[in-house]
Amino acid sequence: MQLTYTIGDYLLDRLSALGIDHLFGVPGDYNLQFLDHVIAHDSVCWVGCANELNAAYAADGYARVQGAGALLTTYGVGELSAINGTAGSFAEYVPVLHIVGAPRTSAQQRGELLHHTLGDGNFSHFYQMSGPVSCSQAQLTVDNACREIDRVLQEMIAHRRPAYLMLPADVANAPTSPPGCPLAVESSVVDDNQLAEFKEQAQRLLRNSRRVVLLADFLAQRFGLQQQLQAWVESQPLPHATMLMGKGLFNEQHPEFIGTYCGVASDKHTREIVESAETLICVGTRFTDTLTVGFTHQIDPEKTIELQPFAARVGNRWFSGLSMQQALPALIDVTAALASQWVSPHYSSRPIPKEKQGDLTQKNFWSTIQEQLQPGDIVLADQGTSAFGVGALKLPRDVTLIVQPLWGSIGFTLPAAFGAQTAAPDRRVVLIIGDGAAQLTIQEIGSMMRDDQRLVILLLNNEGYTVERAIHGPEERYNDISLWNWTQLPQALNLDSQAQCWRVTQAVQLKEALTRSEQRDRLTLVEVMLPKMDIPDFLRVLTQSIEARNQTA
Ligand SMILES: Cc1ncc(C[n+]2csc(CCOP(=O)(O)OP(=O)(O)O)c2C)c(N)n1
Ligand SMILES: O=C(O)C(=O)Cc1c[nH]c2ccccc12
Ligand SMILES: [Mg+2]
Repeated sequence: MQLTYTIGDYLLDRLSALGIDHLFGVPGDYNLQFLDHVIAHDSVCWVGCANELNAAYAADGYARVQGAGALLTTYGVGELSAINGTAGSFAEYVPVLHIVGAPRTSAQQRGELLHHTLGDGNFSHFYQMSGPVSCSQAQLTVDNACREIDRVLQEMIAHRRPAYLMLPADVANAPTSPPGCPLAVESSVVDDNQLAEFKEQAQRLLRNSRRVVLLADFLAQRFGLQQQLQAWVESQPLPHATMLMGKGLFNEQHPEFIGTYCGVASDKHTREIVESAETLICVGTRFTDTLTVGFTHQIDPEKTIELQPFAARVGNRWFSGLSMQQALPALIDVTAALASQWVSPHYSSRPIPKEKQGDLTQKNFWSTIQEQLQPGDIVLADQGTSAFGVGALKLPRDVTLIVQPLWGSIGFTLPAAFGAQTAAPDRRVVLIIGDGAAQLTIQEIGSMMRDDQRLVILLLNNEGYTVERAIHGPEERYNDISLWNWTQLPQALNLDSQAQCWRVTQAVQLKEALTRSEQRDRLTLVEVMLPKMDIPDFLRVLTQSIEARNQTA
């Protein structure tokens, strides 16, 4: 079927040029005609999901691997289900375009009483609801569509945050011409005076420092500085750490990688080296409650140089016009002449030590994971004991870790793993998720099998919401869940399921299952039986810290 070139095609061509070759979502009558153009498109591939929340999570997981992502939902009922996912993308700086198929322009203008509306003839309610979780929005019309699509995409990429397009059915289908030139995603203009002043101040602070430490986190990765940072720590002796949200940013096998900093829950050497630095260089860090286990970090602003996406700071002085991309090369330049006087702590982060085998516990679970992870794996850890345990790992080279510790929506990682595997079909994806969390988004295992994906899913069965038990009401019924027959699920979720499923109670069985899964000949689900009350050390420190704060504040 040869279709005329439409505004819908224009949008798809722009997405594809940004590296977005997959569109996640669920059809509805307000986006069906646009979907014909998606199906016909040369490079953008449709990826149907079981529901819109999962589609938003999948697009987020895809974007964390690919750089940007997109999802398509229908008006009202579809888009509102996706908002939790979009909010997570917004909080954690993941650029995902949300396209909403909307009623025809003429029907909106007449205020018709259409399905999926509140029945009041007002078509801006849901656009407004998406406002706080988008960095850019547009209601497309036949006249404004091409330039508004360009503006919204430019802002999404510049801010690394979600954007929203309301695409009425008739607008999607209106004829137009292909883009005349590539989308300009230019960086902002450099303020030479600020840059010079920043360099001078940074030099003054660094000149007298012998112990200089680099702490980089997720925003450095999101804003594309990963390779530059890695090259920097290769070129001079600079002890460096990440925090949980940006873990995976550095090559953790490097001798000067000192670990994952998380306030009082850090390894004691990591904490000591970071907190006693004479100058601490923070790149793309945000000191959130979870990452600092209740704000227990002790970092003196006077001694820090901080780079944020659109501002930099030396001591108490902010340079609000300097972007991270501008400030980092300047800082590297300043340090080149000074690095010879720096002293190294001669400390490398350590892998989780071997534990005794036998019945599975949080301890031997994580030490088995430590042993079995392979370079290049993509690992996802859901907000539960999974996310609280994963920070202690020393990652092999080129491992990508996906966690969502700021937004923290349980169930996120299962569809996100589907999205990540879609973006990187050749990498092994290892998903670590709790039984409680999995009950929210499990349907997407069906989509994984439909698309012949061969992930490894480690489903931690500890009979309910163990994180919540650790915080409050350990034996209360609200922390229990319906106990599912997990290993039977894959065959219910896809008719010709080829999945292999194991229930393991012994550390050695987990190890065998993981070794077997390296063949990647089918999807693997391992139900990992863990004690109901067992928690990683990080979570123990966190709950103690919350209790201490509750007593004082
Ligand atoms: C959408 C959402 N609802 C509720 C919570 C609160 N919550 C945080 S952790 C958790 C328990 C998760 O249980 P599970 O996935 O089984 O992990 P476990 O701690 O047992 O390993 C809950 C309910 C949340 N973070 N997100
Ligand atoms: O209980 C929740 O909803 C959680 O997500 C657990 C959690 C994550 N980070 C925290 C920081 C303080 C208290 C609870 C949590
Ligand atoms: Mg659980």
